[in-house]
Amino acid sequence: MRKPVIAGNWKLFKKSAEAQDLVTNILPLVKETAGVEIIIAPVFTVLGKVKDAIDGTSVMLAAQNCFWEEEGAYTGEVSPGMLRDAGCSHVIIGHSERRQYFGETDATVNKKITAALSTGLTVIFCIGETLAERESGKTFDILNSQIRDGLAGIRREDISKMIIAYEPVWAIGTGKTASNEQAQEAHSHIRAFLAGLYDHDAAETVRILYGGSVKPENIKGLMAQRDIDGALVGGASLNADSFAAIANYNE
Ligand SMILES: O=C[C@H](O)COP(=O)(O)O
Repeated sequence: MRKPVIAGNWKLFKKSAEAQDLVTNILPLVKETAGVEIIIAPVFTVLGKVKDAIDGTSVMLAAQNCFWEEEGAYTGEVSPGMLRDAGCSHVIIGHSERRQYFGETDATVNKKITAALSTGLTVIFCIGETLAERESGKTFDILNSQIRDGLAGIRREDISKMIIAYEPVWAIGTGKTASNEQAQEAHSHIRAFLAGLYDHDAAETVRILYGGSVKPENIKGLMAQRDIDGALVGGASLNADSFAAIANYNE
């Protein structure tokens, strides 16, 4: 039985006072008994503040990115060990916005995943096709190569410590959600591909989240799909009521 995960990716929003407000408003609204893991991913500068606010609750903290070296002359970077030190249990790696605007490739994503896993962080590994790739029938090929290259050298025992987020780029921040069937088709393909890379049991253990315009109105339908184990929520995670409504989808 895979435990559902609802993760809020705050992207480049929320300075300290706003972040504190948002997290303190979310906490009383999310039902900790609902059997859902809740993760919040704020910007680096407010990790400490959010960590203090969630202390003593079951809500977990994620960073939105990390570097692959632990320390050194790498101005502007933050290492996995530093994220652990700041209280993170999770890190998002390979988000399409990082691939699109910051030149991340499957090779750099792979280095980050390897480094993050070695410090004990749980990786939320993002994959997904663009609209042009979907329209030219390449969705599965793109997912396969992102998974194969992103996970190169990652051992079977580490796979269960990872979460995969399928985020079709055309659905991110556009208000256009993949239909339940489109999302399920991609998730089921991802799981089958993982079974081929590792084995059936490993693939059945991995949680695969859907991301892309998830809202309180569409979460139930998505979560009813066999291979959808949760959501990586952007815009709707910036408001306490909508994030809590998504987190409490099964209430
Ligand atoms: O990481 C979250 C995704 O990019 C989804 O963002 P969105 O919910 O604003 O479409």
